[in-house]
Amino acid sequence: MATHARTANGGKPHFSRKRSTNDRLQKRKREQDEVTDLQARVNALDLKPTTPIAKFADLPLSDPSAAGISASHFTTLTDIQAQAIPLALKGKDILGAAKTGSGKTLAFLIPVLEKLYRAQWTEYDGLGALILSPTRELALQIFDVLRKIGRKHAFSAGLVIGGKAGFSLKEEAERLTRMNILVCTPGRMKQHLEQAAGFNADNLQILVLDEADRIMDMGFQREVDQLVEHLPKDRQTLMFSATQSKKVSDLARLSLKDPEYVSVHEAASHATPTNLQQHYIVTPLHEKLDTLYGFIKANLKSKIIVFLSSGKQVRFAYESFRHLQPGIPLLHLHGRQKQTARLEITHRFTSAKYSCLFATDVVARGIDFPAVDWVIQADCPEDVDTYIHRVGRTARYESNGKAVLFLEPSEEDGMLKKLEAKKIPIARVNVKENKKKSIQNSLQNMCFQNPDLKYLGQKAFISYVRAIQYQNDKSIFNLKKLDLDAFSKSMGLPGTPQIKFQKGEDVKKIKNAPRQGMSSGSESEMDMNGVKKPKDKKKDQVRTKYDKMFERTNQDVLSSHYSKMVGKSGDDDDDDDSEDDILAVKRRLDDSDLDNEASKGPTSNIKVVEGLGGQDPYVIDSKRREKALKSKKKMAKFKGMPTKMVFDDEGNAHPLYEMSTPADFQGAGAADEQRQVFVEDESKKVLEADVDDKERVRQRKREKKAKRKALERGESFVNDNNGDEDSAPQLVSGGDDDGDGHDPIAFMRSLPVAGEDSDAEPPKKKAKKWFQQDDSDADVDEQPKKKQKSKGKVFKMHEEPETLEDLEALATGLLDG
Ligand SMILES: Nc1ncnc2c1ncn2[C@@H]1O[C@H](COP(=O)(O)OP(=O)(O)OP(=O)(O)O)[C@@H](O)[C@H]1O
Repeated sequence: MATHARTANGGKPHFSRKRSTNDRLQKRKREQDEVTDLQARVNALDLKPTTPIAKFADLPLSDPSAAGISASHFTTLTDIQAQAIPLALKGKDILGAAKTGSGKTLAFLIPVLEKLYRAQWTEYDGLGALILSPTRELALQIFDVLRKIGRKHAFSAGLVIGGKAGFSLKEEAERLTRMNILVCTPGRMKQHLEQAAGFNADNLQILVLDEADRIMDMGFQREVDQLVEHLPKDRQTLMFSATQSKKVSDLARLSLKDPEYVSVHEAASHATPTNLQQHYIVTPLHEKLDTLYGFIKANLKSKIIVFLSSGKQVRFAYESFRHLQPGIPLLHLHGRQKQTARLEITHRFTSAKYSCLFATDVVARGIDFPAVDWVIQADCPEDVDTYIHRVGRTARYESNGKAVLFLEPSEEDGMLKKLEAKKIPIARVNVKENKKKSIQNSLQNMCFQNPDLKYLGQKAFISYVRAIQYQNDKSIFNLKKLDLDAFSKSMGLPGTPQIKFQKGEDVKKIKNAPRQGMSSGSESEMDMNGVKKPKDKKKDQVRTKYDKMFERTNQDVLSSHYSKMVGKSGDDDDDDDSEDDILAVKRRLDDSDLDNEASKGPTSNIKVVEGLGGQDPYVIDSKRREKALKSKKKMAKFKGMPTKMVFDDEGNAHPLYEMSTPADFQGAGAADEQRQVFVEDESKKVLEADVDDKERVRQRKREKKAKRKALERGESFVNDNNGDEDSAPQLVSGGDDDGDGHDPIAFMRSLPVAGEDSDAEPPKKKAKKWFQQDDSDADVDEQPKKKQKSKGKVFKMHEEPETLEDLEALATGLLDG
């Protein structure tokens, strides 16, 4: 697990100087006096001043904090800082709500540092402050701000965000015991408090929840509740968000004492920053990608974030647009990427001048990317809060920004009403006709040539449909109103993926399920990473051949997508959408069912046909395999080699040649005599069979001759004299099915049989060529004339092909002629 634990002083060692005891006592006294004085100034703070405090220098702050803030070039307080910091310094619990980009981070970090400073916190006091963030990226960002403004303090601080590489839980825990301030995601922190002996939070002074509404929602409920159990009740608690609620249940869960509600929204006329221009475009679902591509092409010299509803949508848009090379660096970010990749991408987008980042809501909250020009919501957000957080990635602090929301016609009315109710000023714009660009054909080509992309598209389609189906707000989202076939086509998919919805599921439960369990792979879950997955029962079981078969993948970049299409991968890179519980592509259902059902034994729905002839059993796990049962050819391999049997008088089957016992053999006489008898018997049988064969051949010849004559006379000929239907053709003149004078089946049967005419008239001399051009002397042949046309030339077939060479010659003649 990648874990980062650093100290707020930049990891510099503290050099202990030799001082006299007197010096030390004097220093301690001085510090004590400073703290007493600081506390007095804090106590004297007027919480309802006539003019709010404007500058950091006017706040009762410790020297190290003041120095760190000044060195970070912060001088003037923002509204939320001016209102929240004095209250927090006085030890109040706070519920803080302020617009995105309004400086909430400092509003809680400064009180954290001051609280510990005034408590004269040392490394021996253990964990004094815990700051929770819903995402790793946000935790990292908070940690960086803490390092900046806390640089003059001597506290140790750590970042606990889990990840895949790096320290084990144990190594991490050892380091954490020495930390005074921790910034972390809830899941990983809970794990430490539960599993790491020696690490405790009994002395915790202050708890902070950034994006508190998100941390307190169903997705993190369990982790937060369990974590809070490990924390002392007499602590200070600060909760901040741009979309804060006063939910009493949340306050009770966190044991907040008479919290102060600090909201700068209530005074504002809008819930979003005033320097943000907000627009929406109505674009049918099947034109969404075209509109998006057109938009990106028209804004190449910009920094853009495109929000999509799932990791698969992000991957598909990113991969397909990358192939189209719009002319701007493309990046993508979602919760299923490895920690290092996520941080690298975040860093690249932060430092980019022009770039387009496709992202899920993993970066919707709190992330402070500098100088973002546009926020595009290509998929409608699930609610207005998400809208507010997404658009908040631009127009931060005092900078300007623009946001565009794509609305499907069916979503327009519902969403606009909701936005209006929350005081969001948004205006409609239309895409210029000349800017419209269809990429459907290109996508179709790409999906055709690249199956990985096609599978990704199918998964993206499914995750989109699923997202719409399980949206809570039915006044906005209505699956029935969407033209899914057109949407699938617009993605370049060869057909519309079929989706099965399971009835009777508790939609709300399903929707939140992935977030609740750390294992289920939701976007949010990935954000608070590092929590151990519940033990996978299947891993403890013996893996069957079929398990292994479905685990096999190729090594392509996107092979994981394919494996997800056909079965469960079960690995960490599983889908954030976790749609398995709810719906599945039909193909997938079959295969993954096999995976599950195979282990269930006799009650399983999977049918197994025991192999014959020692072959492996044939498992009927899909319609295709069931159909194959009807094919003799496909089943032939399960039958093994045939053995000829003979039946005795009692009707018992015996092999054709049976080994007699030594006693029987000896009793039958001398070996030479026995062989002699055997040879004579067999020769007699051969002679008898020969007479029969000859008679049959003669009979056939007679019939053939009669047939030929009948044909010459133009009569129909029906063989009715020996009942051996296979031995002679049944030709009925005029009964042609293929339009060239011959019933195809009869024609095939009339091919000469080798040796058949051995004692009949010698065959006519074969023509040297199978075909000749129409203008040469026509061969007279009693066979019905067959005309073959090829490339404008007419050929006459003199005789029917007998051998492979003949057939080849026929083919060559046709092609070359
Ligand atoms: N007092 C200040 N003076 C100047 N810049 C500030 C001040 N406070 C914060 N900022 C800057 O404003 C930007 C936004 O701050 P911050 O990330 O804390 O916003 P936020 O309210 O937490 O936003 P969000 O709701 O999106 O999380 C940051 O770049 C930060 O450096």
